[in-house]
Amino acid sequence: MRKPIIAGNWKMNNTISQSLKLINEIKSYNLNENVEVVVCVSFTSLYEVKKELKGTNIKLGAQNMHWEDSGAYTGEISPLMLKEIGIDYCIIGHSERRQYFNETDETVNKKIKSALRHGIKPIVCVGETLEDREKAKEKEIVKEQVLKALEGINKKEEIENIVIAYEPIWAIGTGKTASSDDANEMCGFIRNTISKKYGVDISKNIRIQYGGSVKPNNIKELMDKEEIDGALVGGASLNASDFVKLINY
Ligand SMILES: O=C[C@H](O)COP(=O)(O)O
Repeated sequence: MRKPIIAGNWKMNNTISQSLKLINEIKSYNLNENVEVVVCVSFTSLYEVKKELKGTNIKLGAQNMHWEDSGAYTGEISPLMLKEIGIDYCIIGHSERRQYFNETDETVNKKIKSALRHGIKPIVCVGETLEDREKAKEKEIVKEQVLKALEGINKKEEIENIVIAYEPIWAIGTGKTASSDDANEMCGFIRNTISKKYGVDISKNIRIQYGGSVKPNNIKELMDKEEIDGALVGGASLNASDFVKLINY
């Protein structure tokens, strides 16, 4: 039985004081205990938000990390730095990082391996562009991203700590959501790809989220789908009442 996971990706929003305000608002609600809740906040807010999460079941995530433990990588954040703060998750390979910061399948793979080595659970983002979909290439693209992301990762206990987020790029921040059937079909296709590589048992345990304009009015339809185990949420995670509606869908 896969526990649903709803993760808020705050992206480059919220100063420390704004982050504290938002997390305290979220904490003031009763949250569905059957859902794993994660907030992926900016690097500068991680430490303070972690303190606020003490005594709650809400997990903390970063939005990116470097793969090396330390070194001459000016401006980068290492897994050791994140681990010491006590993060549980790290988003890896978000399309905005692939698009604006030259993230490649190769660096995504290095980051996932590094995260797993440090006991950080990666939320690995994959998804096609509108052009890919118009050319009916979405499955080919997503399959390649998934297989390259997982290259060289073979331990069952490691693979099962990975969460995959299917985020069609054309649905991010646009108000356009993939239909729940299309999202379900792609999540099923990803599970099938994992099944072919690692076997049915592992594929049944790995959690696959959908992301892209998830809102209170479409969450239930998405979560009711068999292959969709949660959501990676941008915009709607910046408003406590909306985010809680997603958790309590
Ligand atoms: O990481 C989250 C996704 O990019 C979705 O963002 P959105 O919910 O604002 O479309």
